Amino acid sequence: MLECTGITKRFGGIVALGGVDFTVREGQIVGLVGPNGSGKTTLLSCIAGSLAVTSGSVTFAGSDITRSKPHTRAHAGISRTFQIPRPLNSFSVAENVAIAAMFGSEALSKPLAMERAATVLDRVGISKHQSSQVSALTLHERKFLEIARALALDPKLILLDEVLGGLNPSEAAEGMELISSLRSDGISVVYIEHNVKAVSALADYMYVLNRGQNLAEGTPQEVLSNGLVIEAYLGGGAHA
Ligand SMILES: Nc1ncnc2c1ncn2[C@@H]1O[C@H](COP(=O)(O)OP(=O)(O)OP(=O)(O)O)[C@@H](O)[C@H]1O
Repeated sequence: MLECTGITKRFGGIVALGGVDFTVREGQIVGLVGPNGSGKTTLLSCIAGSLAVTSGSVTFAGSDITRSKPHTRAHAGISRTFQIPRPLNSFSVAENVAIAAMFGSEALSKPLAMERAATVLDRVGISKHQSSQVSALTLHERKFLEIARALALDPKLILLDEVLGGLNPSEAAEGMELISSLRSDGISVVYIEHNVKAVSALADYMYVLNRGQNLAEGTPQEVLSNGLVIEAYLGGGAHA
């Protein structure tokens, strides 16, 4: 479904990504982990199109999208969340989701977009807040609103950037169940998360980045038992 080959991204003298390869197959949850600053969000942005790659290629559903604008990629079926949710505070929760639906591939009219919003908010479990202002939401609800906005685009591939960060264990468990249900609905998922345990519990396949390079990939079991990963990501004391 998605194939990134030799992705390099430089910011001036900083090489955030130095030739990264990354593949997602249809219906997979792919975990993307790595230490702070290893390039995870940069890779997500190169896939979503909000950052242009310095070199390398991105292919989605058989088409080369390396130079496509973010909205073209969204229309093709790629949607994303942001690590720090930035909802539109002057609109209600439902309107925030409806606006995403109006700008998605189907370009829904406002009444249809509001219907889509109601369905999606129900799906993520925050429908009781549809008429609320965003400022009334807790962190947990804001994170789920972020997922709802991405789902409103009816994506084939959803890119989740630390959507469970800062949640308590029961909220995170609810989030994991939601992410797992996306796969059951045939949506492919790229899931960035600091909590390796959470990723490995959900992912079909995992990639580990370190300093902008591929460090390891494989099933969660393979990755978690990889000595390089233990050393670089979990720290040398992880054996103990
Ligand atoms: N817009 C930018 N301008 C300059 N440097 C940047 C920019 N965005 C990212 N970087 C640098 O690129 C590298 C990779 O950053 P990135 O945010 O992709 O890492 P990350 O793995 O997502 O980190 P974290 O887990 O902390 O979110 C870092 O050295 C970061 O400082």
